[in-house]
Amino acid sequence: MLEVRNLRKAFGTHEVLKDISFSMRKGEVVAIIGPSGSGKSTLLRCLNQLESASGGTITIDGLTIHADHRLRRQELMALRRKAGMVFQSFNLFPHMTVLRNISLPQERVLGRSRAEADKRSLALLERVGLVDKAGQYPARCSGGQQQRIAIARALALDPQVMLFDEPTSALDPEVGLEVLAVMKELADAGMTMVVVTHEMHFAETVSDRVLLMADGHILEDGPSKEVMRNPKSERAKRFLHAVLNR
Ligand SMILES: Nc1ncnc2c1ncn2[C@@H]1O[C@H](COP(=O)(O)OP(=O)(O)OP(=O)(O)O)[C@@H](O)[C@H]1O
Repeated sequence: MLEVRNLRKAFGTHEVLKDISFSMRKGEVVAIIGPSGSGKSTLLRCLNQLESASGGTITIDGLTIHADHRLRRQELMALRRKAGMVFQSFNLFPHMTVLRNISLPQERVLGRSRAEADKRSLALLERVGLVDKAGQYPARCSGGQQQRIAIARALALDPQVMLFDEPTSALDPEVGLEVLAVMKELADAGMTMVVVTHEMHFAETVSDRVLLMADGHILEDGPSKEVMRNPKSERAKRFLHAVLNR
């Protein structure tokens, strides 16, 4: 369902991703962890082409992107439909109600009628426990609620894979738990997910697999508990020791 081959990314002379390869099955939940600056967010941003790679290929649900070919607008739109993205900073439109935030992309991207889009939006708001917020503006919602709305908005385009870029980093721990609970439900429902996270508990208990990155490389790639408890490389051991106090 998702395959990354020999992906490289440089900003000027700074090589941030160095020959990254991995693949994922449909329904798999992969957490990407690692020290700050190791390239986790850049990898995720390459997956939906917010950053263009310097080398390698990415295939998502049958659509292959080659680093040396610029995507046409139509291909980019197709890719963005396949890969829903949730950011650290929610990115909701402040001047639109919660319902409009979720309905408008469906009308623009999928050509749904307003009635159809609103029906789907309300069902998704129900799913993330926020149907009572439909008529409110985002500023009236807490950070955790805004992030759950952002998840509903991404789901509204029926993505094949959901990409999460540190979705709880901007939230108080307690509120972050609400968001993680919604993500766990999604995972349990079979959604394919890639989650860049500093939440080690989520990585260990919810994801099927952990990729541990350092300095632009994948150092460890395996079942979550195995990587978290028995990392092979010294660098991974040091990182996990520091973040888990084990
Ligand atoms: N647009 C950019 N221009 C130049 N350098 C960048 C850009 N984006 C990221 N970098 C650099 O790439 C490296 C990897 O950044 P990235 O955000 O991918 O790391 P990360 O592992 O997600 O870190 P964190 O956990 O702190 O978010 C860092 O050295 C960063 O400064």
